[in-house]
Amino acid sequence: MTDTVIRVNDLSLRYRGADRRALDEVSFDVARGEVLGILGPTGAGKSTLLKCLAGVIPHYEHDSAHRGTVEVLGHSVAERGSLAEVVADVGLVLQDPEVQLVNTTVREELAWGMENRGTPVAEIHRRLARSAGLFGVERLLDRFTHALSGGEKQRTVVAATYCLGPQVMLLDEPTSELDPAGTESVLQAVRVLAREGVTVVVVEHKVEELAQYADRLMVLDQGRVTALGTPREVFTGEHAPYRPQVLEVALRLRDLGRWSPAQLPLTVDDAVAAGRPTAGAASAVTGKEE
Ligand SMILES: Nc1ncnc2c1ncn2[C@@H]1O[C@H](COP(=O)(O)OP(=O)(O)OP(=O)(O)O)[C@@H](O)[C@H]1O
Repeated sequence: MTDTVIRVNDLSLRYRGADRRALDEVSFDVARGEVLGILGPTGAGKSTLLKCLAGVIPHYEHDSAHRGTVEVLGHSVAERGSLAEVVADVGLVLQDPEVQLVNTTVREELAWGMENRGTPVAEIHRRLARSAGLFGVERLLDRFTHALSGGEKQRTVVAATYCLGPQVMLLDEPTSELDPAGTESVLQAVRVLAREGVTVVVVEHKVEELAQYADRLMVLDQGRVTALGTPREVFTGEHAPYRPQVLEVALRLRDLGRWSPAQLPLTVDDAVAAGRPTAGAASAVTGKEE
């Protein structure tokens, strides 16, 4: 049995009336239990790609012409009978949590999908407690969803999606409203899911944080894949399209002889430590000429 859970082959898509393709000959695979991070500037096609993986396109949004194939768990997404068939295995968390919150309290929100599927009550309690703990919403369970902060709403939607036991989780900027600690805890939870065999595709703008938690990164630009590989490959390749700020600092330190690429993965602490011992580090960090 293949361990490839997502297989996208030569996928191109143009929205009706658009002057260019939102996705342009996109091909990649994702293995079971892998975390694939998707990066790219605004309008690059990241959300469109998640909608294709989740079956929203073409089952719900019909306003586009596309070619190529998207297979999830061995099934062509487009050829599935309905969106419901796709979402039995795939959980999609949209960019805007407001769209997905439909219940009065957080507890109801987490239980709702499971109740609709006829999950036994004991199992509902078990999954609800696990998911609430994993995504840090236990203390919010009896709060009204309309009164939550943006970050609390995001955690609630991710937790509710996980309650449904998806084999694939698609997360569209799940930490956009979260502070650094909240971002880290959600991405840590994503790693826990991956260890359990859940396949995760996560769109993020927080490049450095994502690099620490994703197995591979894919960079989209104007609908095309411009890089695909481990974070190290994507950040340090000869034509690396993405250079996190901290890496830029490190490369300046390398030029000054104070850091070696063997030290990757690199954290802010590494970069600071690499620059600490000798004079000139401060100017390297600030980018000012010595
Ligand atoms: N329903 C739609 N109809 C027409 N054009 C669309 C539609 N949805 C997206 N687009 C266009 O397709 C392109 C890709 O959009 P998409 O939302 O996938 O980008 P993105 O990388 O997710 O951007 P962001 O980071 O801003 O969320 C953009 O040019 C966008 O304007």
